[in-house]
Amino acid sequence: MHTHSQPIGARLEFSNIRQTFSDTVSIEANKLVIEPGSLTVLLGRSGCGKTTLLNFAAGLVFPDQGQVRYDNQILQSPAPSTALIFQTHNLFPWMTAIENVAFPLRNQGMKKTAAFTHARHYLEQVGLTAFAQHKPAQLSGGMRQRVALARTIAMQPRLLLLDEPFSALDMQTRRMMQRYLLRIWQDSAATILMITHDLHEALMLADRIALMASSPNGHIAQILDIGLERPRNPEDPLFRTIQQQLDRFLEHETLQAEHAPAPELTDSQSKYTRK
Ligand SMILES: Nc1ncnc2c1ncn2[C@@H]1O[C@H](COP(=O)(O)OP(=O)(O)OP(=O)(O)O)[C@@H](O)[C@H]1O
Repeated sequence: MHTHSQPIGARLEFSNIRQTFSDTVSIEANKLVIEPGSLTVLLGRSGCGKTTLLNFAAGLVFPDQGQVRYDNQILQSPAPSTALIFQTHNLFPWMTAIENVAFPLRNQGMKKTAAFTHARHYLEQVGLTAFAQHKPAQLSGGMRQRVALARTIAMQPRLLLLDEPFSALDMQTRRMMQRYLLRIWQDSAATILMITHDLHEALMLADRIALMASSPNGHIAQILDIGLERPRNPEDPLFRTIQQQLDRFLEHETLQAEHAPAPELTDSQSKYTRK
């Protein structure tokens, strides 16, 4: 059932961002373009500025210098048609799953019957039809995140910003959430920008991985185009090779974080496409 028209993903562009938090902490993001409808993962060691960049993308915070463009418009207020999902779900505990999903639709002026019809559809997309009448406390952590995902997707955002959305979940649940996310992304054509610390997750999901350095913080050191076909197979030698490269980058970043200069990378952009 597709009762709305299909939303089209937004385009994002960060250029020459500079944000100073204190004498010792500042973020300098050179250039990053997020293509419409792409799924980009931001990877970098803890504290390198990923969440800050996501906040800029949402138009919740504005950098001291530089710009974020949303569809070529410089962001000066909260980004239109944008949704954020964090590690915690923020569901209303007194509402059932379906009421949680319907609530923002009702808030937008949708009539009650229509809102509940939509909510039911999106709950079905995350496999929760049988749990529509359950309250968050009666659901598992993974189910709650699925309700949150359904609630977000029901709003048909053009841009979805995800800050480690699955990190509180066990591995099996995580894998399942990744499949739901991929399905939702493919159905909705939304642009997704996601932070994760899980290299396996990054490789299962991303069509691009932006590696963020920590000297200076925020610097996009490398962009990897992941051309592996879907569904991805972690046993694939190419999958493993990229995973090892990512692992080395993060290890280097972590070791060098305090004092050393940025890692020397030969290519600013690499393509991993099977020919
Ligand atoms: N509002 C703020 N005031 C002061 N310092 C801040 C503020 N926001 C972020 N920082 C600092 O900027 C740096 C980058 O923070 P940010 O949360 O963006 O990193 P991150 O890569 O998302 O980290 P993590 O992976 O641990 O969530 C950190 O050193 C952080 O302490």
